[in-house]
Amino acid sequence: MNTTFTLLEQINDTASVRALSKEQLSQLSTELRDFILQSVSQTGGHLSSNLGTVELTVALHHVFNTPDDKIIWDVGHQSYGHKILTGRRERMATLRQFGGLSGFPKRSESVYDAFGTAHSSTSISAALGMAVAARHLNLPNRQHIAVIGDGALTGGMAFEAMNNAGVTEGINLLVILNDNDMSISPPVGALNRYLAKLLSGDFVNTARERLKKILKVAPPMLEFARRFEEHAKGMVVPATMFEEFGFNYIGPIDGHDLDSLIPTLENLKNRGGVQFLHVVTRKGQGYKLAEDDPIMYHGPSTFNPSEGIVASNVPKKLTFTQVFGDWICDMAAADARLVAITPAMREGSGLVEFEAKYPTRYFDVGIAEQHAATFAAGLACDGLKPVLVIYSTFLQRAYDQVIHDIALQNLDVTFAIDRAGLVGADGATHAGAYDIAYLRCVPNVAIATPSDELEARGLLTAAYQHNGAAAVRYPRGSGVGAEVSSDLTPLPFGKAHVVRQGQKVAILAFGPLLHMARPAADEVGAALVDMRWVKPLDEALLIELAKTHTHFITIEDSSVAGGAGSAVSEWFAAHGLNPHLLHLGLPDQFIDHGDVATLLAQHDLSVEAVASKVRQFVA
Ligand SMILES: Cc1ncc(C[n+]2csc(CCOP(=O)(O)OP(=O)(O)O)c2C)c(N)n1
Ligand SMILES: CC(=O)[C@@H](O)[C@H](O)COP(=O)(O)O
Ligand SMILES: [Mg+2]
Repeated sequence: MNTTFTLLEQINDTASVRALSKEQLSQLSTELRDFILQSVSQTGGHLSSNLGTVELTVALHHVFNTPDDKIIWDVGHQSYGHKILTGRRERMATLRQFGGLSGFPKRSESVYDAFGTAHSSTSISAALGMAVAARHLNLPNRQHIAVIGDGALTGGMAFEAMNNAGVTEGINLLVILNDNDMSISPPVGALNRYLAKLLSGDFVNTARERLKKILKVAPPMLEFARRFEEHAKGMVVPATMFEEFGFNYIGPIDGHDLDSLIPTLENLKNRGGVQFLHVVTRKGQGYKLAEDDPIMYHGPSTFNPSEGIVASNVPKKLTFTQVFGDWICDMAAADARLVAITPAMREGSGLVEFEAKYPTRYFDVGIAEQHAATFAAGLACDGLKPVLVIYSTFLQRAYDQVIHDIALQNLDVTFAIDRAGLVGADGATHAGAYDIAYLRCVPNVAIATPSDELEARGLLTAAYQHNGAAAVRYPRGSGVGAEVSSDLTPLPFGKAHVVRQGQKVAILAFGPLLHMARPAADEVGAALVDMRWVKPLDEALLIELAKTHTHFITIEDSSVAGGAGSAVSEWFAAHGLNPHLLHLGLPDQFIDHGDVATLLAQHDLSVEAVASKVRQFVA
């Protein structure tokens, strides 16, 4: 691996990229790729997608007049090269760390980041909005480029945007499909099959055969035929689907070949209108290990590039995700009605083993959270027991489906909500801060918040056995390391667990922050309750506690506004009770990336800070 970056170090803005010769652009690409590998190996981050978009990034900044022209990176996990070329090279060592660069485009970070992203499939909508704004503001030369992956293109929003864009006139919109035939895991669905067909060459041949047949009966189409043949020779495939949507489809072209990319982009830049460029890349390009295993290198933590990722021999605590993964396999063995759904997050959600064991009961529906929820509803209508396995942040996408399709019809769907609470390096876009608030106001939805791994298993069983919608939310990574048994005994539905009796003061903990509150409870002699359920609350226990306790403190790893503490507060008010209340949890602000413990401490969620808050409260 190269460790000198002679040319890259001279690039401080994109005007310098635009000034480079063909040879220099090629050198720049090599240096950029090496820099990304070196840098990500030291910080962790999204590696394979960034290695795959090096040439595309260089070509875009060479051809387009950024930052005036707008590049919108879908998901944005492939934007490291863009960050490096736009004045942030020296800060790459801080990537995804507390106070450092974000792992995604962020408008407040750079004028080159035209739109903040991290959740998938938003780029075409945002770019279309900007393109229409440019028309409105009479900026006819401004270009708007959405770069979207084949995975992100499976998201419904991308199609909603194309549907709108295809009939919008007088705009400059270029959609670039970065097709690497991968999502995080292998891509799924009919769209993937269609793209593969476009690339296989069969499409050109089939289209040519079809055309010959048409020509036999329709001679006036000769002119079209001539054009088609020309296009076919130049690898310009008449891609019915994108053209039917009103785009001018160009491609597929090799996304690692600057000699193809640059003239094509220059040509498209001068054309205006609504253009669709299909670019083929390889995820992990240029780093053999990532090319061979793009899943492993999708988002690695730090590693040595010459060795690659090595499995650690040090026994680690089970993560909540692993506990879930084991539970779902065991529950599936016990109940043939169980089916599992993931919106494109097999690995992160702990479903690899489930898929291997129960392939016909496993559904990866693509990056399609809304569909995933309604699909679950449909399965439940016929007596199957779907478990929708989903990150808290991505369930936000399916809110109406949860309400209208699942809860309103009182359907039996279990939500296994992973990445609840702060997630760390991915930051504000991925924080699972709101699920309690947005779910607890929906009738018919039960919500459980395990405080440790063993409890997660018991609550998953309870939620699954509950005949209705029930969610279990658990955080990224591991908890206290509670030993997990293999049985499938449910914890009692809607019942809390008193960890410690106390006097006058009661701490009601929802989720893993229970353990953070324990020293404070010991210190002031407070009762400590592992509430386990946000909904239903253990009302019998609250009634008992209210008889002898005057001060209540709630603690949760989710938004205080509308959260579990609010539920307790509402319950007291509804019962004419008025104890002293203190709510601890996430504040009413977005919390950026960083190490979770540091971020929590910053918001008074550390053992010391909680103890201090409790002391002040009861004084
Ligand atoms: C709404 C939403 N769901 C899921 C994800 C998680 N996610 C991030 S990247 C990714 C795969 C994207 O595939 P693609 O767009 O093809 O990009 P590639 O990783 O291949 O570069 C997924 C599922 C997300 N960011 N947003
Ligand atoms: C970009 C994206 O959405 C995913 O790649 C995400 O970063 C994965 O997060 P986990 O590492 O928590 O699975
Ligand atoms: Mg892809």
